[in-house]
Amino acid sequence: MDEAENTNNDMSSAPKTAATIGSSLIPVINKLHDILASSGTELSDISVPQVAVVGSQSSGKSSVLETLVGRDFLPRGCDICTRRPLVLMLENRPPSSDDDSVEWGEFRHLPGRRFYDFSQIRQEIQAETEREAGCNKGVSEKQIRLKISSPNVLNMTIIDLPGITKVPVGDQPSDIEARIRRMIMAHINNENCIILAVSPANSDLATSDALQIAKLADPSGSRTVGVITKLDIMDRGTNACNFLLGRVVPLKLGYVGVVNRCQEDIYKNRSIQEALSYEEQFFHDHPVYNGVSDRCGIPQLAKKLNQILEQHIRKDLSRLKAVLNSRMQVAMKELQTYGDVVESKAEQGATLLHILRRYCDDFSAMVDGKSQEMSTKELFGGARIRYLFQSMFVKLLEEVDPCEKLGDEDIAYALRNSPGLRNVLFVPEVPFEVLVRRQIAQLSDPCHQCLWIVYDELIKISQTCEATGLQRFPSLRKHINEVVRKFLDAAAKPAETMIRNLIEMEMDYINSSHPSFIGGSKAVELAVQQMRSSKERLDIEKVPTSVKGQISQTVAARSVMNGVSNQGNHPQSNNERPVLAGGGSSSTSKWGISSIFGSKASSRGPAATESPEETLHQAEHMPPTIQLREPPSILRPLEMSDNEATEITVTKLLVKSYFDIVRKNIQDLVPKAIMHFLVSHTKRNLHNTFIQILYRESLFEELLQEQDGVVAKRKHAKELLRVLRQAVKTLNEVESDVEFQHRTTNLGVDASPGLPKFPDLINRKRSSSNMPSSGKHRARKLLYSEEPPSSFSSNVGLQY
Ligand SMILES: Nc1nc2c(ncn2[C@@H]2O[C@H](COP(=O)(O)OP(=O)(O)OP(=O)(O)O)[C@@H](O)[C@H]2O)c(=O)[nH]1
Repeated sequence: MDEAENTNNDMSSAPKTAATIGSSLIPVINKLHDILASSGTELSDISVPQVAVVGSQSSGKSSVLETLVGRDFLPRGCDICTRRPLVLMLENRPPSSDDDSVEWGEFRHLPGRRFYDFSQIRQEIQAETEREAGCNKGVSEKQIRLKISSPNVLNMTIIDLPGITKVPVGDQPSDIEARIRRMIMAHINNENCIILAVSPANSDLATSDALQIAKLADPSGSRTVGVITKLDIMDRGTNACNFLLGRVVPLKLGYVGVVNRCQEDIYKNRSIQEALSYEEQFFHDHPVYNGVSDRCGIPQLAKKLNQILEQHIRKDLSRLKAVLNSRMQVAMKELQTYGDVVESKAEQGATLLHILRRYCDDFSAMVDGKSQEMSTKELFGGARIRYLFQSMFVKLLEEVDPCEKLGDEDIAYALRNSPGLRNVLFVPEVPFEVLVRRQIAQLSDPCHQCLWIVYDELIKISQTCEATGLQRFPSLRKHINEVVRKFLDAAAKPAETMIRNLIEMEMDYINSSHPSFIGGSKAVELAVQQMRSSKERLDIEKVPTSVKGQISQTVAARSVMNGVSNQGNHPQSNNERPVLAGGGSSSTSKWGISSIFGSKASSRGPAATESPEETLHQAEHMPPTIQLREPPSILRPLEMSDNEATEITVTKLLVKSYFDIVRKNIQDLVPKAIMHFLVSHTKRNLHNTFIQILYRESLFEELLQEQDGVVAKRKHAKELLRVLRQAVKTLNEVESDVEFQHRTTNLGVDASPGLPKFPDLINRKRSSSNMPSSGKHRARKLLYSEEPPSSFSSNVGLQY
């Protein structure tokens, strides 16, 4: 049995299910890596199973990777070589008659260019490293992505990370160690990352940087594989057997010892094939390692890694699928907001009509409380208007004092002025009407304020309306806003007129026959009763007679109106005697008012305006002839008789009763007017107005001018969605494949495509017969239902 066959047997001894599944799963995960990477940083947070190689500088990481690939293509040396993370996607391409011997690499930053010469791949890695990290040993965390397609590699994705270093050299910053450690941790902290911890056997393994940093990210050691390099140059008399057996630093996934090419081999261009043969011989000849051959050599490492990775992927599949599906939903929603590209006039017209219709529907839905966007945190849309009507407007009117700004004195003068020259025999109607009109007029302001607040609310609602796609047409949004404002301005006018009319109607005709109106006789009866009872109360309290009259009048009037009179506005109090504007004096006589209660009302005529003292003094200096002096320019008789006080009370009762009727009418009719002329009118007619003003072919171009950046965002969202769809499809295919494998395994059919021929690395002997063809063909057919992976680009379906 030759070496190749020997190793082939090793491979086929791997558990069948794992090998079967892994060989189809890993390319899919590789494909997924590529798909997600093609979206830039957008999907970089979706973690996909991968392997990362960590270790101190020059520990042999790149050498291990190279041997796994079987080709020289990585910068290697005693100095720092790996200065940027290198994501290496190894893809086993099944050999075919025409190109089975061809292997190539392809960089993500050079899409479509295949590198058949692997020394050129090394040069490109060096050049690309220098482009980002400079020429003098600097490091950068920006990845280089390289795909190797070959019939001779195992499927897996491995990331080669810069080695841990202690002392800064060249252009390296002083905190180089911390930086590199951070970069490594960023990769290996991911639970989906298998850590390949590479430690050189010629230094103290117990203090290995690789094992130490791996332990930080994976304390249980459940996803760390230990690799011990340079077993060939250990101190004579020592060996790494205890490490390989996990007796020093235990790792659940175990260790593999390897022997790579030394620097001299590299200088002498010793091939990897030769190196693998040498390694094979080394372990075979070594008395200690011979007993642990399953833990020695690159082929064992490749097999181990492949199996671990595929098991890991299997466990992670459902989570990954769920993440991709939810991201796809988000991307679809985002794409929807950008809408479709509209170019022809017909499409533009249809889009415009659709947006205007949706806008009006949204507007109505917000007013009617049927909006999908309804807030659960605060009152919104129509509910705000209802709150305004019911809890603010109606309540405000309810609180209006019917005798607001209507003091006893105001009423008294109204009563005194209203008969003019005549004497009054009955309860004066004219002053009541004058006063009640004055009070009704005060309702006008809150009614108009209510209208304008509703107007503002409608503007707010209109601004909240974001019909699908509207946000990408700023010009249309602007025009819609203008039309809405003009529409509401126009609608507010008849509403305003209606409110004015309502108030004027109430003022123009005082319906004293209204069934709810208290009426004159009832008011008089009530007033007399109240006056009497308040007088009695004052007598009991033995209030000094001198003030009793005045107090009783005022108190009576006040008690009837529940304190409505505004005494504070009137300077006349017990201590303040009459104000004699124009230099007149006070008078105790009544002036000009009589009523059915007032039979004793003074008939003396206008009160003398001088004080008694002044009158006496003047009498002493009486002019020789009798002379009627001119009255002062302002006459204000001040004393209030009992009758007057009663009349004031009666008038207040009448005003209050009638004002209550008007208030109810206004509370009811003003919201109705606002609803009719403004709110409902908008709901009914805004759409027609939009059509009349905006739906014009000549305006299409301008209105549907897309916002800057929307075109780019749509393109980006489309690409993202395409990538996600592809990723989900890929995973669906995996599921079918796993199911297929499961079914065929249960039926006892060997559907295994088998593990790729890694051992072929040793003698580069390629034979497609090593791939169980029928099962492989079936599985592949399922996996690549559209097209076999004949090339890197078509395989991953990327559009570079
Ligand atoms: N003798 C011997 N030399 C080895 C072995 N593995 C690696 N080397 C040598 O060690 C040096 C460093 O190897 P690299 O593979 O470049 O190490 P690295 O860890 O990738 O280095 P950086 O990427 O710079 O951190 C090279 O000269 C290799 O030839 C081994 O198993 N035996």
